[in-house]
Amino acid sequence: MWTDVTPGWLPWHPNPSEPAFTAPEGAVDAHCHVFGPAAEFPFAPERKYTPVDAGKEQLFALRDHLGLSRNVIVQATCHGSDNSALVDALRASDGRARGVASVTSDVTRQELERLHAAGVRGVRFNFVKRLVDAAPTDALEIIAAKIAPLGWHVVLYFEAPDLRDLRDFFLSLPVTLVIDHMGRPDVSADPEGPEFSGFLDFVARSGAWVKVSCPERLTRTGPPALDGEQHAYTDVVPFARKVVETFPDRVLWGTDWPHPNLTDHMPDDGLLLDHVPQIAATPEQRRALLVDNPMRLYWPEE
Ligand SMILES: O=C(O)/C=C(\C=C(/O)C(=O)O)C(=O)O
Repeated sequence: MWTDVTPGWLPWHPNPSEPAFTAPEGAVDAHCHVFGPAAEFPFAPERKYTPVDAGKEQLFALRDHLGLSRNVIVQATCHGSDNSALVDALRASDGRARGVASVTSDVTRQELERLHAAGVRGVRFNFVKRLVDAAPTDALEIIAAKIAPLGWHVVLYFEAPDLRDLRDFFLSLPVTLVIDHMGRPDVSADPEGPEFSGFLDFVARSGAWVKVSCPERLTRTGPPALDGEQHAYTDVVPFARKVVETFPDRVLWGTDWPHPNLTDHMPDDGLLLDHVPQIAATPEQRRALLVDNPMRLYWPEE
């Protein structure tokens, strides 16, 4: 439904490059989405943006193109708490996808069990103000209490300046925490400075997992340019590398396909995968990041 798409919205890259980096066998794209198609899975009335369609077929084709094996599909705010498109993709994945849903505090045990049977293993709490109107913390506490018996975790999406006010609430949640995109640090700051050190301290205290994803959202130096053997996003590298080296067994990586709300450039997903060796310098770090960690969190039974 192109006529409804948010003005300025960039469609996902139609022809991602062949990655130069070969991911280890069994690698997982641990942060991606499906959008619609709107004709089958309408977007939520309360959404703050309208994306282009980006369905399961395209997601799975990208998975195969990048040489990955599995996906963790995260409910995006454009679908609100209607997880129908997510569940449809999980059911079509032949067990190769797990999900992170969005639910409201009145969600029933029966609905949670239906989502679990489809492959959902967590819920997302989004605090990014341009995406959602903040949910009251008591509602989120109710959701966390409801999902804990299922062994689910909570994926947190917040902006770095908000961590100070959210930290104690996060520490009070009775579930495992997973942080999207390193908590969106200001990469123009010093990676050894107080802001990012405070984030790392929170990760240590909470035992949270961290997605070292979305350099294209965080970079201040703009779109990648081939620079010899090194792709750009170099201003993000010190931050991501610090997280990988500090918490090697609790980091995850994902493409964030189809890359919602990017307006100045659309990343080439092949180059995003090529970014991984910049942030995970050893084969052991890359295997943990791409295979062992996501398998332990999302497919512990295997
Ligand atoms: O896809 C992401 O993880 C980032 C964004 C969007 C969402 O997470 C969403 O709409 O649920 C963003 O920063 O706009």
